[in-house]
Amino acid sequence: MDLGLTEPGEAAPLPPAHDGPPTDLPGCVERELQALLAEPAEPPDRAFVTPLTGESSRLSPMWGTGLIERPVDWVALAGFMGTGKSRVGWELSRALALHFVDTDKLITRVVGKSIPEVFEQEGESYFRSCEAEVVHRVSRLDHAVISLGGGTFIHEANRRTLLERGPVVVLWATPETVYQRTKHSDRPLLRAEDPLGRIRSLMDEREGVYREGTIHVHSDGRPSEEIVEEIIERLWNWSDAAHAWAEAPEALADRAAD
Ligand SMILES: Nc1ncnc2c1ncn2[C@@H]1O[C@H](COP(=O)(O)OP(=O)(O)OP(=O)(O)O)[C@@H](O)[C@H]1O
Ligand SMILES: O=C(O)C1=C[C@@H](O)[C@@H](O)[C@H](O)C1
Ligand SMILES: [Mg+2]
Repeated sequence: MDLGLTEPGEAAPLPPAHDGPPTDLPGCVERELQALLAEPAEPPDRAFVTPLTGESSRLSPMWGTGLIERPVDWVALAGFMGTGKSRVGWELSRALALHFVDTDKLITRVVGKSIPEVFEQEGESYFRSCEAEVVHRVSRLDHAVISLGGGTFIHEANRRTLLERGPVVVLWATPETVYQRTKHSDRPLLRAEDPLGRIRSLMDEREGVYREGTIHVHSDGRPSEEIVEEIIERLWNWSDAAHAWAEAPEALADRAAD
């Protein structure tokens, strides 16, 4: 019978990756983030990934040239559950040749448990503290698309940190679309007798806060590649406006000196 005992001189078996929530949360976030970035980027939902068409006016000049000209080198995606942050974020990161970090995925690696397990075994407030730590770290990352969890942007400190770092694109969908996209998956906050009703009330509660995002894009009834192309187009407009704004005092000073 194998009692799992080791012979003298033999290496002791490794402890399980996680014996409970990590005691050094920032250290663990840093380690898992570095490991994640070093791995080949994995689509969150393999079955649905489709190539971009490259028809967007701002995308086409660089399409197929091997040269990437980006509107931004950091962007976060926020919005309600099921609006497509993970899927669209991953596709956007491929289109812009940026790293991809999904904060929910990073948390599952840090805690060593699935999101439903974290909610059940550690509680929602523990999950939210992991989220805050992850936001703190990923907002200091360069060259990345960050897909947030559905509740990440709702918390004021996270929102402030993210909006100070760069543009936050909010994805929107109707409650019916969200229900169709989430009904076969386990989202702890949508475990209810009437999930559609729960989606409606939670969306109502959160809507005003999501409006604080930088750019807003609808995802109902649209293929993800079209959404990605709209996001890139809108990011170009946003970055052109931000540059014009930054140069405005200089231009005014030049004009005053003439
Ligand atoms: N534009 C789309 N058209 C059709 N299906 C989509 C679209 N965007 C996402 N989906 C699908 O809907 C499901 C939920 O999408 P996804 O996981 O990206 O949402 P999310 O916003 O990240 O949700 P959460 O906040 O719970 O993490 C996935 O199966 C995904 O493939
Ligand atoms: O909207 C939310 O609060 C959540 C969304 C998911 O992405 C997960 O972060 C978790 O299920 C909580
Ligand atoms: Mg997601």
